[in-house]
This record gives sequence, C-alpha cells and structure tokens, in this order.
Amino acid sequence: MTGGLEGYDEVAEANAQKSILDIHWSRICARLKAEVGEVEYNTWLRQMGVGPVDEDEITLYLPTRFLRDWVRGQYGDRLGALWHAEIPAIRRVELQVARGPSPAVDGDASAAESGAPSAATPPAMPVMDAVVVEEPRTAEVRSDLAAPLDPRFTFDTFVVGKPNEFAYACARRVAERPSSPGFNPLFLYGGVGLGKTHLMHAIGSELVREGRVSVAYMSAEKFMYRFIAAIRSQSTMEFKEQLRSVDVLMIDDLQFLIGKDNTQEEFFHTFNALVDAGRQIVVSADKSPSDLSGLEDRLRTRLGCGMVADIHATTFELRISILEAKATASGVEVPAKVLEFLAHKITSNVRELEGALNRLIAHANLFGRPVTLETTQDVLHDILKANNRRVTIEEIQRKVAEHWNIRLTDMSSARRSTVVARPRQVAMFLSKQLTSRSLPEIGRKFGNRDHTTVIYAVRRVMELMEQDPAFAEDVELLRRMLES
Ligand SMILES: Nc1ncnc2c1ncn2[C@@H]1O[C@H](COP(=O)(O)OP(=O)(O)OP(=O)(O)O)[C@@H](O)[C@H]1O
Repeated sequence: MTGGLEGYDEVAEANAQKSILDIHWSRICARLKAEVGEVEYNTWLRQMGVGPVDEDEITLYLPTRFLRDWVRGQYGDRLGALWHAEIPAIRRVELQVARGPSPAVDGDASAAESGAPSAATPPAMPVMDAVVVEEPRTAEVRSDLAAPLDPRFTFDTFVVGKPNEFAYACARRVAERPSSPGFNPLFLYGGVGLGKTHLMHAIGSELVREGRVSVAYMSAEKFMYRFIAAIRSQSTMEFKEQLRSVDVLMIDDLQFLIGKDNTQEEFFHTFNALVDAGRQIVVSADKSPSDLSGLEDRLRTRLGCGMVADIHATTFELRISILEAKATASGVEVPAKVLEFLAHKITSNVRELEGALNRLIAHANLFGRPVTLETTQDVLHDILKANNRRVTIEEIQRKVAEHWNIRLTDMSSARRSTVVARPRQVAMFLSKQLTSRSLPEIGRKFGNRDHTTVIYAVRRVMELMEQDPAFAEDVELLRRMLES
C-alpha cells in the first residue's frame, strides 16, 4: 500500500515538474518562432521535445541524427540562452536523438538513471516506453554571454572588394590564429551597414566550428545591460568571472559606451585582464579609436594598440558584386540591368542595398513574375525616392537650427529646455522623413541618442502639428526648403 502511495506521489511530482517545464518550453518555442520565422521553425525546430533536467543541464530530443546535428550547430547556443533566461539554474543543453516508440530496446539506462519525470518523453512523439539515446554530447553554452551568431554571416557569404579587403584579411587572420601578436585587439570600424557585424560573426562562427576556443559575442549595449543587471542582483563577481573565462571576446558597436563611464571602466578592466592572459578581443565601432572622443583616453589608447582596420564606403563595383552574389543565392533571376540600376541608385550602405534586393525577390516569388526594370521601379518606389533626395542629416540640423536661431551644437547637446529640445525634435522628424537613415542612425547623429528618443520626437512633432497650425506651417516650410 505504502509503496503504491509513494509511487503515486512520485507520479504527481513528476507530472507537476513536467507541466512546469512545458510552460517554459512553450514560451521558448514562441520566442524561437518569432526569431527565426515560421518556415524555419517548422523545418528544424518543431519536432524537438523536452527531456529531463539534471542539475544545470536540460536534455532536448530530436527525432533524427541529422536534425540533432543541425539544431546543435545552428541553435545550440540560443537554446541554452533561452533556457537559462527561463530557469537560471540551467546552463547547458544536451541534444539527443530519440527514436520512438521502441519497446524492444534494452537497458534504457540514461532515462531510468536520470529519474526523469514524464517530461522526459519527447512531447512531439507518441508515448514511449523507452528512449534510444545516441552519442550523448553536451553543447557548451555560454548562455550568460553569448548572443547567437547569425549563421548567414560567414566568410563565405562576405563579398570582398577594395573597400573591405583589409578588414576581411584581418578578420580571417584572427579566426585562423587568435591572439597573434599585432592582431590583438582587432578593431574594426566603418560607417553603418558596411559589414562590421558580419565579419565579427564570421570570426565567431569559424572559431566555434573549429571547436577550438570559447567565444562570447555581444553588442556594447548588451554588455552594459548585463553589467547593470549584475550590479542589481549583486552578482558582479560572477559576471566578471564569466567574461574573463572566454578565449575570444567580441564587442560590437563600442561607440554605445560613450558617456557610460562605469560600463567603460568595467570594459577596460575586462579588456586588460583578457589581453594580459593572452585572449583575443575583437571590437567594432563607427569611428577609429582616436576619433571616439567620448571614450576614456586610456581605453582609446589600448584599443588602438593591436590592429585597426577600416571598412570604407562601398564602390559601384563592390555593390554589383554583392548584388550578384545575393541574387544568385536567392535562386531568382535578376537581370544585370536591374542590378546595375540598384547599384547606381542605392549607395548608402550594404544593408539598404540588400533590403531592396530582398524586397524585389520576395515580390517575384510571391507573384511568380520575372524581375524587370519596370517592376523594380514600382516595387522600390519609396526606397528610390528616398535615395534621390540628396539632403543629409547635417543639412537638416543646420537649417532647423538657423530657423529657430539656436546653436548647431545644441542638436547633439544634452540640453533639455524646450527652446532647444523642440527644434531638435523637428530635426529628428525631418531626418526620418527626408533621408533613408534608420532610427538608430538618426539617434547617433543627435548626440548618440537612443532610437526610442527619435520615435518619441517623431510622434511628438506629429501631435504638435495637429494641435498647432502655426507650428505645422513652420515644419512644412522647412521641409519644402530642404527638399528643393
Ligand atoms: N561585403 C559584404 N558582403 C556581403 N554582405 C554584406 C557585406 N557587407 C555587409 N553585408 C550585409 O549587409 C548587412 C549589414 O551589415 P552589418 O550588420 O555587418 O553592418 P555593420 O557595419 O555592423 O552596421 P552597424 O554599424 O549598423 O552595426 C548584413 O546583412 C550583411 O550581411
């Protein structure tokens, strides 16, 4: 009797654990689906099931070895990070192949020994008596540090031309031989959308693929938030230890740390500890170390001590090569004339060029019509119009400052009085309307402000234009002057 009741308690306990894991799992699945898109999710991830938790490790099941290897390679880190975010005690994800149902399997030791609750049964499969486990292998997950590396950003998909060949060569060298003298730190800099992040991910993917070293990649913004969170939860020591335990640390968009003195200080110490221990640092920013004037001098000096590589603005030839490569990869035939047209018209950066091509390709796939010059002009009407305008954010700032009689420097100053803040908001609004710059880019031009500040400014100006006809007239006048 007693044994029966104990058995019952165990079952109840196991069921409770399973339903808790299921709740976490459904949240993780929703996140993954949103991140990778429905098609990719259904192709690779939908059949995954949750297994037992053992101390800091959770087991996930996939039905075939192929799927298991693919998911491990492409999503292993991300799965670890998501599980860790849901249940902080989980630090590792083990991916196993489970074929089921398979009643005749001998010695299902791993399932039995783990004392696994019923959650050990992969939910996407029929109820199993046993789970066949193949080659259990644990994917090391640096979940506290890692942002997932984008599998599309590899050296193979990076098109090399005059403007980026030096940066590319340096990145390749670091991926082949991290911490080589003269290449540590590697500092990549250049304008927006020119491939800095792509090269960093390529370095990371190469190193992870080779399986030689542990890599942590994150944006400077994420670094700051992690640091603040560690201070709040009184776990700065853990944060420092984690950072200092990696072989390669990559920090993207370092300019974000301008004006964030405490985070800069922390980064400086981490930087020194890692370089002194012979680990590799890779950093990207929009300017060279000497031009990052808001960074502390000692940090700028150290950043410039290794290899500094500039990615220049694209040339027509590089734009054509990039378009050709991306069109070929898409499988959609895009006439040379259209590629030339795009390379002439969209000169701002690769991100925009790629966005335009993607839109054309999506349109062709959706309607099953060939891409022609006419459809291009039609489908990309708005992008082409924005690129026809020659007005720059600097011109907008100058005109608006003159109009309201404020100093040009106030466009990027921290002053908040309405006399200054209102024209600044108008300039942000006009920058959004009249240029093709993204919200973060606009924010950066206005004293490194966040993109949410730009969104707020755009909304506020629109509200005021509705409420106050005189103000609306001023803004319209400025717009016409700038457009002509
Ligand atoms: N040489 C290249 N070959 C192929 N794709 C490229 C190249 N340069 C940039 N891209 C593509 O352009 C897009 C923008 O690049 P990326 O995000 O690396 O720019 P970035 O310099 O990091 O920009 P930001 O300053 O905004 O962070 C990406 O999709 C990237 O793959």
